[in-house]
Amino acid sequence: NSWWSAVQMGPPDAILGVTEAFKRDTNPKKINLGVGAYRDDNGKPFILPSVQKAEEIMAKKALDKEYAPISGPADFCKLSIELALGENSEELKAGLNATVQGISGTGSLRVGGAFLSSFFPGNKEVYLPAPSWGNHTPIFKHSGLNVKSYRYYDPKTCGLDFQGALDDISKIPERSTILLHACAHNPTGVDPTSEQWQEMSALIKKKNLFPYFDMAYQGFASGSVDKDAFAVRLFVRDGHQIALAQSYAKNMGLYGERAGAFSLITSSKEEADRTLSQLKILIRPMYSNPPIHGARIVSTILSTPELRSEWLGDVKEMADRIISIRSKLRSTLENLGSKRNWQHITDQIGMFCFTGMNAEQSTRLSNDFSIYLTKDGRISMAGVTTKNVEYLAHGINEVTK
Ligand SMILES: Cc1[nH+]cc(COP(=O)(O)O)c(/C=N/[C@@H](CC(=O)O)C(=O)O)c1O
Repeated sequence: NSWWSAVQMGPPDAILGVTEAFKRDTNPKKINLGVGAYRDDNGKPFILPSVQKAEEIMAKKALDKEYAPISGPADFCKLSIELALGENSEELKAGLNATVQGISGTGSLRVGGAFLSSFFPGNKEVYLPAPSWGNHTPIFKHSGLNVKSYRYYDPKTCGLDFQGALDDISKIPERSTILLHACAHNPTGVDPTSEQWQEMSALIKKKNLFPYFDMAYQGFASGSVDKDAFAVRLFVRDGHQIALAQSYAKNMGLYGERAGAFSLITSSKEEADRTLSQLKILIRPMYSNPPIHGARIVSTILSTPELRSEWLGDVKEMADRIISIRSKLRSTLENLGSKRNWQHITDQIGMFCFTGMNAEQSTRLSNDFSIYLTKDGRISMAGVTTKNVEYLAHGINEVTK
């Protein structure tokens, strides 16, 4: 018999599997609110004009196809950590960062997980917010780390359970890793206020926890790359030696190009060099070196002043469309006479809205209305347009009556 006769059929991915179901549906009114990928008001994927221009510039150069360094192109790494920490960061001037290109956000998180598994001197457990992005748990478990959680979302208010978060964080064993979504929390869209971030920074310092930031939406949440980096910059300013995973999938629309970065902020240039050397030793047998095209687009945009400012406009345009369709969905539900409080639709920020609908209601939306979303009631606001918002509100109103 075959080598593989014992291999079981696995379940479809909770997020990417929604798109598969959507594609099979023949209803012309179908809506895909599953995967967190931006769509314009016509429901079409959006190639940012700044990205288009960068590729035109690149096409004119006789760029080779040589291997990138194991840690990725040096300019890409430098530009990425500068985008996160700001150009005038003291830590960057002192060379305290060890930065590598990762295979988008997922690959960056995974390289970081592998590094922690091998080198973290403390408790090899990562504490995730409850709930967190579905892929966080397998990323860290496959890295060889234990995964636990701290209270974060309050289903009663569809907002932050801040007291619960503080209580749980104060109980996390010292020298553990705490995973923080820098902005646009996935799946809830609920972010701490700047005051709450300051309280969390002080508590995490006091408890001697290691902050690991996942910043997959810088610029995409508020429309400002500086505003969205507030928590990351606050923690570094407060003296935390953070880990940081970045992604350009959403804020540059480079989903399939797989451009991201992983950084450690260390205590000295010499320590940055040592940790970078070990990151490269981990990467070499994993995938050897990262894909160059997306990284070149990022470097071209971030290092060409007029392209950089055009990009800042493009990312703000995406953020603004999401923000305005949030208020349109909320007002349409209210005008339909829905009895529910939908304030959280506009209070929440970023790609996703945690509607508060349960699995049964989410399933009914798919089965009865061909509206596809994950079973936890998360909807990707990018899938909502001025053309389908009425139909969506009708469906939500019907299943939540
Ligand atoms: C918080 C977070 N972190 C990292 C990623 C990784 O993205 P990458 O494409 O590897 O750079 C995603 C993607 N989230 C959306 C897509 C996905 O699930 O892969 C989503 O939640 O729909 C996140 O939402």
